[in-house]
Amino acid sequence: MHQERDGYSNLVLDAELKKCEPPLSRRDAAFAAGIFYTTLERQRLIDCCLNQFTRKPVVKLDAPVRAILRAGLAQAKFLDVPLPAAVNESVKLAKAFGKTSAAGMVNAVLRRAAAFDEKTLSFPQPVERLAVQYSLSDAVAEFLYRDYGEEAFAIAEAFYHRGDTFIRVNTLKTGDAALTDTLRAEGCEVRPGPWPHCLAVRFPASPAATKAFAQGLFHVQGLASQFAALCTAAQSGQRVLDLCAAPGGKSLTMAEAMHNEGTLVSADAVKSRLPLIEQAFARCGVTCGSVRQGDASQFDESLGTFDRVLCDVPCSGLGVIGKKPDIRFKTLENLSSLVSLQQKILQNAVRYLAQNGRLVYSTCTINVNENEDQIRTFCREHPEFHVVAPQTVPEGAAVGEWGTLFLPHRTASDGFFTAILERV
Ligand SMILES: C[S@@+](CC[C@H](N)C(=O)[O-])C[C@H]1O[C@@H](n2cnc3c(N)ncnc32)[C@H](O)[C@@H]1O
Repeated sequence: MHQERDGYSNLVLDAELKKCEPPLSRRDAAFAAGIFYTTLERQRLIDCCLNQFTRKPVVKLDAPVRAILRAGLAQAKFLDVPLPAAVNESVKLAKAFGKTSAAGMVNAVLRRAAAFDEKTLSFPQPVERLAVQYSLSDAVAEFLYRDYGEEAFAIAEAFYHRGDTFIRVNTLKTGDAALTDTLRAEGCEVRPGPWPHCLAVRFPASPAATKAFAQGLFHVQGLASQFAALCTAAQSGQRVLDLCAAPGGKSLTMAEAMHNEGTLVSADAVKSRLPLIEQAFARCGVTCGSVRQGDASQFDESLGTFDRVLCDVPCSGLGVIGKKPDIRFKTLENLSSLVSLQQKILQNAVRYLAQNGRLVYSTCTINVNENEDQIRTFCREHPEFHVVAPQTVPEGAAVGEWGTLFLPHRTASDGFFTAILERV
């Protein structure tokens, strides 16, 4: 199975798994998902290895044969499946798809491609090596190499190392110790995270499958996202505005920090995403929050002023490639309009800020244009603002002149950027 159709990979995979008759066991479904994602995440390198031995480029082969070759090599090269097993299954699949005449080719190409050492490949430019070795689109590789040079290789490698799942304890309902016990009783491995109310958890299945999740005792939130929400230093009784709030993760963390007291307004431009926030609030018992549709780049006087304003803006997502494999293949052609929108949102956000308020800007990208450059532009136009250093910074995060940057190979988290702005 491989993604030959457009669409978000997780949705494509779910739809395909649902079609299986009889339904796959949990173990088989996990193995199928492993092949699917590995093929997707290593596609350029896989194709490059296969191309050394196919008569025409892999992209020009029949779709089923191409998918069988890619998935076969993914298993042999990256999933520890013994080569004979990967080859035999691939040959069987080719026959099952009516491609009997290609079975011999599949056999031969897979055996040779699996033995091929890609380190022997030479590339005219390092950025081309980066793109192929780490299966990134040319555009994504160019951005990473432009901003980080040789360090881009370590960043791209880190996207393959999925660390722990971090969760945020819902302090409106439970405490760190009690939730640790509850999750352990449900078969999870739990360790304390780097700061209070943060736990590192290994779940036996999906976190959402636990009773603790259904009871609203936690939400899943990466370290860098927790950090961004905590940078608002939202407190009980304050008025807090989350301008780009869906699906609501940072709103939840702020509502918990507010002890559910005060006013939290969680807005998002996309109507269909608002129920995600509403459901999160209902599940976690957040009553200080209200949800509304709103374009964060347009001023809405009726909202009034706020002590805290969070702009967790839409971005290129180059920091979360590890979690969202589709981002590897982005062309980034809409980047300049995204950058303009981000600046508009930031410039608009300041109009809601009370005199002594705090504005937080965050992205899940590591693209300098969407991060440091945006804050520099903002501060040039608003000299009454300065960047405030966060009180505590996790290991590996870099506090710079324009904000705090998480690079995945240094922080073992998503790539992320957060800037705290206050009036001088
Ligand atoms: C990075 S996500 C927010 C994640 C969220 N803060 C959380 O922690 O769960 C960015 C959000 O911005 C929303 N968005 C995009 N353009 C917007 C706009 N012009 N105004 C408000 N929200 C917008 C998207 O729908 C998306 O939900």
